[in-house]
Amino acid sequence: MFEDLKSHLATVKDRQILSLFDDADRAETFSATALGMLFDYSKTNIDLHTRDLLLALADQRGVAERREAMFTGAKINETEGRAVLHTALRNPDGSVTVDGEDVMPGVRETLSRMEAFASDLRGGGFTTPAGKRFTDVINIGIGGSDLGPAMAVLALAPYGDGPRCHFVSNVDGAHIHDVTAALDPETTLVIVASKTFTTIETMTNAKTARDWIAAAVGEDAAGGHFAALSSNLEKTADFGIDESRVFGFEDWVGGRYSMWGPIGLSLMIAVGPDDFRAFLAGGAAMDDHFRTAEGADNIPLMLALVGIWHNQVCDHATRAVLPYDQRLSRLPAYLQQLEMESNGKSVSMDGARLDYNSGPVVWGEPGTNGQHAFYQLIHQGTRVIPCEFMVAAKGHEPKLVHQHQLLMANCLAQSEALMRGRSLDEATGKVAGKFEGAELERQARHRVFEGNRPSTTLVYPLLTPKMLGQIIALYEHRVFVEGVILGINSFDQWGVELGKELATALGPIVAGEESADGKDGSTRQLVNYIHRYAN
Ligand SMILES: O=P(O)(O)OC[C@H]1O[C@H](O)[C@H](O)[C@@H](O)[C@@H]1O
Repeated sequence: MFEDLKSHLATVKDRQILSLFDDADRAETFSATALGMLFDYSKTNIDLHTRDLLLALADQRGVAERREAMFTGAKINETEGRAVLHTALRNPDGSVTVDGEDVMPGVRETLSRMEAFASDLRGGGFTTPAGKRFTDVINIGIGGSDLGPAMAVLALAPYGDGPRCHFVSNVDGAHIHDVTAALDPETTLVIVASKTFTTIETMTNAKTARDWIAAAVGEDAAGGHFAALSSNLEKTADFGIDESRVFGFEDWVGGRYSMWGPIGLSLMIAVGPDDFRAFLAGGAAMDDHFRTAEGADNIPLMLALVGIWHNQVCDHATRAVLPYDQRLSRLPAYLQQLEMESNGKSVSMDGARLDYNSGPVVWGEPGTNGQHAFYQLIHQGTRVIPCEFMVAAKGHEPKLVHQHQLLMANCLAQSEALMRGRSLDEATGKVAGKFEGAELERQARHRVFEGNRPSTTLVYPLLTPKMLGQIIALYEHRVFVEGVILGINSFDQWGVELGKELATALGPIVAGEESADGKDGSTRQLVNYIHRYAN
């Protein structure tokens, strides 16, 4: 499928990215701007012919048709027979039908209920059964029911003016222990967030939280401290959560795409309904851009095509997401689920084995922290890691403008350094006074940067709720386009099932209730070790 691009790569792979800037218009030509954002992919080895080939690939793979199918409610999640309509959640005034039924009245009603609840809670109208004001909220969920709101509550901390929001995800008892240790159960609301309401981690933590609340306020009052976010209303009722505090959603919202609806309740509580609406509006604006912008003007399309170029054509196995924004420190984790759970597949939609690589490994940390840790490998390691930088032109701290300037200078310096590198001559010049002869050359070689390493940079004015919505929707659509080009189903996640099944079987073995006989030698050895030291 990538033959044309691979042959093209063979003809351009040895050239220097820096030399492409002999074209004075390169930066502008290889950038896209929309909605106040600038996406600059000029520091890559992409030229006009590369881009034409990539755009032709997107056409040939039917990205535009598939995109319309998604937005209009077709069941593009073909292995689960579901529509994919997280976009409907952020466009409450829109209109979409699934199986002949308009889904929007339900979306609008749930959003209004969430808003009424969040406003009441924030305003002190909704109190504990004992009449106390809720000071803290714990969202108990995992994966798509945790990463989105946890990332966004931190990202939008400057807008936080509601109860404090905390997140518990891990089944490791240390997580809920440490979070609850710092809180007062008498003034804490627990939101149990689980699309299926069967996820073992979440249900286990929810029971622990219920015991913690009940021990402080009594069994009868405990229920008044709980709300639920789920598409399984039977199970939320079984758990005993009053339906007035249950916010449901449909199966056409995938877990890792769900923060735009009820799963975003903790974010709405933290920043308020108006800012949550602004977040939705940002997502909707990006949807509109994605649906209407042509070819190279389309930012999600170009972000995806740069990804395809680096991963499938150039064979770079990973990509680093490097936000120069401390408040986006959970963004790489969020994107790991979004990208790797969506596009980490080995078969195409029709079940045939792929004969090319699926999605890349995605990883990252905020800058500048990463610079003092793993950037060494990015600059001098033998493997090329395409980097995706992002930074706001302005910070939220007017008194610390000089720090923001330093942050931005570092961000720009890294992409420049990756491209430019440092030659042996330059490195020799750096140490010429200190060494001589063979030792001079040896020392200089350690200081050479090959350079010619690709990166993209996304810049935006300020990380507002609307801008965060734009960024998240941008990445969602990037994943969508890459998935369509790869011919896979980006909306299922069968790859998480086997481990869950084996964990269920191993539970009684680890607890010493069943024998490990029949397990492989390594598993038996590990179980033996655990039994020796657990008690
Ligand atoms: O929201 P839940 O049903 O509890 O699911 C939570 C998470 O666990 C699953 O195993 C999936 O891998 C994720 O896509 C999902 O977001």
